[in-house]
Amino acid sequence: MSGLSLRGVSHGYGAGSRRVAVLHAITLAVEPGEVVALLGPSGSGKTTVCHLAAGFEEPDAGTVEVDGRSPATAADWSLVAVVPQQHGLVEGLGVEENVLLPTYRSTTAAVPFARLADELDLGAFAHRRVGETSLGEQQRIAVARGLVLSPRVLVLDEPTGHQDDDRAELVTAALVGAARVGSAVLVSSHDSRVRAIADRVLRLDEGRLLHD
Ligand SMILES: Nc1ncnc2c1ncn2[C@@H]1O[C@H](COP(=O)(O)OP(=O)(O)OP(=O)(O)O)[C@@H](O)[C@H]1O
Repeated sequence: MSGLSLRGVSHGYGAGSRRVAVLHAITLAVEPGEVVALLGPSGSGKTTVCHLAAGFEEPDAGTVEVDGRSPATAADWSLVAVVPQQHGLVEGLGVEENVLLPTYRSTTAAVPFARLADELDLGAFAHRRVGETSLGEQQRIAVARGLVLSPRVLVLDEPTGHQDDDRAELVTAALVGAARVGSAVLVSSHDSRVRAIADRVLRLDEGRLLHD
């Protein structure tokens, strides 16, 4: 199927007999064109879901697919792009270089940097190195990098955590815009501003999806 699909996914951390299960048989799908918010208390497993969807880790059980392929083997940010909670930027490189990193190994057409800078209010610091920007600015740089290849699946982990209301609105508008051009968007968040723009809300509690 198109978009993101997790079927019967269980996962844990730790080796051997010390392994602790943190996700229990999660099944969810995010279709192209929709924004799905993943809510849940701290420690409920949201980041773990994001990492599995991104292909950073393989599940202990079950399957994870992006457009019918394993994200772990695809390693292609036009297929699945990620905005990690810790941003994962290269501090010594410039803002534009960071945003364009996924394009260097891709033949997919890139969204022009100037457009992303405008949409996410990066202009005032676009000439600096990332190490010379604030946390909120870095978060928006990471969102721009996630959007640059118009990915089939976009996974974001708490992407408004460091934003004021006006900038959070820019970020949420960018997510809606990505969905409008066909991305399947999964966004982990505690933020009511994200919940407000989501087409659907999923709730995670102690590694299990709650059903309304
Ligand atoms: N690398 C790891 N090794 C061991 N345990 C981990 C590891 N990463 C996460 N955990 C544990 O797995 C559980 C789920 O963590 P996860 O980061 O997915 O939760 P979360 O819902 O994203 O939390 P938060 O909202 O605080 O970011 C937590 O109990 C956490 O302590």
